[in-house]
Amino acid sequence: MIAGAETTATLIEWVMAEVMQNHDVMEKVQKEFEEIVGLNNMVEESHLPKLKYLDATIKETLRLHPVVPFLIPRSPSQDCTVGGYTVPKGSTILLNVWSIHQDPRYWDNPLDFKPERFLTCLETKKWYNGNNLNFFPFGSGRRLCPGLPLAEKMLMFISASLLHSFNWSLPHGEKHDLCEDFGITLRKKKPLIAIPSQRLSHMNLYM
Ligand code: HEM
Repeated sequence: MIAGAETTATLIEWVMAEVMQNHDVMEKVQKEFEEIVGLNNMVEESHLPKLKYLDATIKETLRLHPVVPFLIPRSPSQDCTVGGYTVPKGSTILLNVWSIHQDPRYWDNPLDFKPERFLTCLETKKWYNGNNLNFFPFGSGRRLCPGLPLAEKMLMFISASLLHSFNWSLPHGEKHDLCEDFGITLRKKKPLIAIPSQRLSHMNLYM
């Protein structure tokens, strides 16, 4: 359950929180929906490959909030040396993806939420294959997340449906709070409460 459901639900909560906090991103995401889907339509699977800015927004969310922040623990079967450090056989190794994703040696202004940084690379599939060791939210090597193809589809479909169908606001008097709670998964410390309002042109599209 943690592998498939909690990771996806947690990431969608982060996408919503980041997009609601960053008004410029919300505007760009919504403009893309207007062009590709239209306010007279619901999102369909055929729209997903065309939603490039939303795809970049999801990647940027996975960069800042990788929901499995330390991957699955590794343990070498024999003594080895990595980057000049001796790693004894049998030791437990946690890879801190969260920290690598915010490392200024690999990312410009790493704490800024900027989906544009993922728009420049045309080979979008390359980002998730685990060989790009400054961005690997689905892990790497033989333990790479086997749910990746399903997760990619679900993340796009669910976030697109939520963001295209509704405008979202915080409850009156609430402020954005993006504090993180570290565990096996990286959750929002304070769950997001967001209020939807109609965005599509006709009520009957929601039936
Ligand atoms: C936002 C969505 C998801 C993210 C970010 C994610 C991320 C990850 C990561 C980082 C790992 C560890 C990889 C490693 O240590 O190299 C993993 C493992 C795993 N994931 Fe996912 N995952 C997601 C969704 C899913 C879904 C939808 C499924 C199944 C339907 C799934 C099934 C699994 C399983 C079974 C493992 C364990 C694989 C093993 O032990 O070798 N995940 N996932």
